[in-house]
Amino acid sequence: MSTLLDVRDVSKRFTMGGLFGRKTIDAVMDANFSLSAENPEIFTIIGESGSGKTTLARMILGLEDPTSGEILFRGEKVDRHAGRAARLKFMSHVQPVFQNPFEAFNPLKQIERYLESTARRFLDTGDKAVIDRAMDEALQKVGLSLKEVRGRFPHEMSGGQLQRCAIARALIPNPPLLIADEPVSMVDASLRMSIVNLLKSLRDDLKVSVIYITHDLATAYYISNRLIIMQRGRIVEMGDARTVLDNPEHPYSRLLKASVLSTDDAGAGKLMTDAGMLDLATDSVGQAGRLVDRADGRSVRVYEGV
Ligand SMILES: Nc1ncnc2c1ncn2[C@@H]1O[C@H](COP(=O)(O)OP(=O)(O)OP(=O)(O)O)[C@@H](O)[C@H]1O
Repeated sequence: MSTLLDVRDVSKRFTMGGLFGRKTIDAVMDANFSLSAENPEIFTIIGESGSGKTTLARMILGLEDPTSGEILFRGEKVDRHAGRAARLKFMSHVQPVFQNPFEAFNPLKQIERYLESTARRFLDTGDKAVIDRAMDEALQKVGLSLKEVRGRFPHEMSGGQLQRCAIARALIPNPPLLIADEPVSMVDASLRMSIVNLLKSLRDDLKVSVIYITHDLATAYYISNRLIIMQRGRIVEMGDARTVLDNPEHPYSRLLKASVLSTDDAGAGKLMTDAGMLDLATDSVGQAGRLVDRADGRSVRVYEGV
């Protein structure tokens, strides 16, 4: 089995402030996981705000250097400081999809201009016919076409359509890996599932692997093959999505699941969290512990004396 992506003991520490009053934040601590090149999957990173999901994604994209550890893509180290040609080659293989499609596109620029400049850059051609074909092919993959998009400005499309255009842009170089950071959180709830289903079809039909970053357990459960749950920079549980989410073991994973507001709870006006679980989850913050493999294939962080 060959490896597409290998995240090895990766940590990221941010240091802020001057000589006095220096503050450090361990955004990611000892992250380890890998994706296979042969079996495309949706690999989900779940965690609440500030758990380190975006920092991890930025390191995988080579936008941020790990403080320690390394990230390999097809055996080669992801290097932010690699030369322009090497960066372009890497970016043709690993493409980001960002959270807010309205921010990703300049309101004064027609959408096709973005697609066009991406095609020009990655296909290294100025041939209009080749560029148009590449744009149309990418748009078709997300259920749109160049005919529909041509001449349109971002405000002339729905959030869902615009996110599709952003995904089409990312697909132009035919990357085997997409990093989608909360791709549905800014899209209307009614259109969200169509984007989630699109990610699923990219995996199933086009064999694209997706790192799906979210704090939404429902969509994670629906589309993920495997997932990791992050608490304050540490992976606390990792494994098959259904195994983990059907029966989470780490206190923080259990808390996350229990905190999802069900319509039953909403009626009674209370969340189903119990204080004991909250205490257990809080106690684990700041403790290193170690990830232990379980018989069902998951890994769970356990702590000394627990
Ligand atoms: N450039 C930076 N400088 C200093 N601290 C940072 C920087 N980027 C992130 N952090 C800190 O690192 C921690 C993890 O942030 P990160 O954005 O990775 O979390 P997240 O899980 O993606 O959160 P969200 O869901 O809110 O985007 C936070 O405490 C954040 O304040």
